[in-house]
Amino acid sequence: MTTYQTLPAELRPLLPSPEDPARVTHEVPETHGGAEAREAWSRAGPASGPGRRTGRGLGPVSKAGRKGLALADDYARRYAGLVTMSTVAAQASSAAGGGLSDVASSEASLRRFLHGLPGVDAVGLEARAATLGTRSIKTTAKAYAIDLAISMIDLTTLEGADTVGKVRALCTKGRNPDPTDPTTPRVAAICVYPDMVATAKAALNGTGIQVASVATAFPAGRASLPVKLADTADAVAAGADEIDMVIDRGAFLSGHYLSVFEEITAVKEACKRPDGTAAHLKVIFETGELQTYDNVRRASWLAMLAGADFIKTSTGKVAVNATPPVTLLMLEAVRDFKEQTGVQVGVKPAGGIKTTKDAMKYLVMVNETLGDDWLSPHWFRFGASSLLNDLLMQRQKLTTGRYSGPDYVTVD
Ligand SMILES: O=C[C@H](O)COP(=O)(O)O
Repeated sequence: MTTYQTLPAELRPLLPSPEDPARVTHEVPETHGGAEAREAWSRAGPASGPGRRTGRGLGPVSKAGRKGLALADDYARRYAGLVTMSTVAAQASSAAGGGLSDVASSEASLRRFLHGLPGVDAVGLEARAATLGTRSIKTTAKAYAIDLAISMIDLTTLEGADTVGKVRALCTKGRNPDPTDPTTPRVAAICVYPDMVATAKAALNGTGIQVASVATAFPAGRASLPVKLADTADAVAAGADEIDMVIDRGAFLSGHYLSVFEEITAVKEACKRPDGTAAHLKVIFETGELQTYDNVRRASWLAMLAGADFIKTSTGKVAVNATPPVTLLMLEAVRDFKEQTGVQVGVKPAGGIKTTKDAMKYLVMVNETLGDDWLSPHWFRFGASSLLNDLLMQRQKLTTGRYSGPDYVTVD
């Protein structure tokens, strides 16, 4: 396994430093389900590749799920041949003229690398995502998964009508999601526009909850680079712990990959603080605008090579936001990138994730594709404005045996 010490010098900036205090956020408290629930999750064992689905682990597999598993096993075997990057990425980088550290040395070599990645088998990808979505999670595993999901939320408000009062109320909710039950975990982060960062930072002081801010002319990203960098620096100066940038989809779709690469590295630079630490960088692809799965795979590798700490699907502002197949593809990309470089990158599906059922599907995908290494708010987040409410209602149902009335959760 590649370590920081053995990683080529050019790639070291990509590796999250173990001492980085921003990496150390809060863990999921073992209050809801406790060790037994954690054990139920870990029985699934580490993911060992796209073909591994034994029906053990997260809970009983439904009848429909068992039928789907047989079909998906077949797809998965075919798909595994396409997505195992250990050799393929090496071939793509060698075709591009060198190791991974050289692929961005010119527009031509970056293009050769990205177009050398294997094409995505859309049928296989969608079948596998659908099959994983049939898993049924019960009892203690469900209680644990609900708390895990709450702890992974970037609780978001990104409206033109946002006010200081609304952001403060959201922060109060994020730090104490269920005032009737102090065992409820906190969310991972509050996500706001740059002008609300100072408000959120003050409201979250001492909680360990991160302040994430969208920047780079979110959501369209249609501004000059100096404006995007100023937007980023402004949010960082106001105290943002995390920056969610958008890529220039126009440049990407025109094949100007080096320009997108250089914009990401410039924004990463703008995330640095005077004391030498840096805000963590999430790179949003707006996958609903990228047109093909192949483009999502290329954008994933491009962003990771440029230094993304997280790759994120969507802004939540276009017609198609996070979907299970796209997220699965990105999970596979971070898995393969780690295999190639030793560098672990996080994943954040965002937009349109509203129900506990949805969240469970995503967690099953993470568990099956990446295993325990990514099952924490350090490495997986949900970008969502209303998911928390449904998780809280399901949590109370598990605790008390009945659903609470509509007054139980706040309307955000
Ligand atoms: O990044 C987060 C999204 O903007 C939230 O989208 P949502 O309101 O559909 O949950």
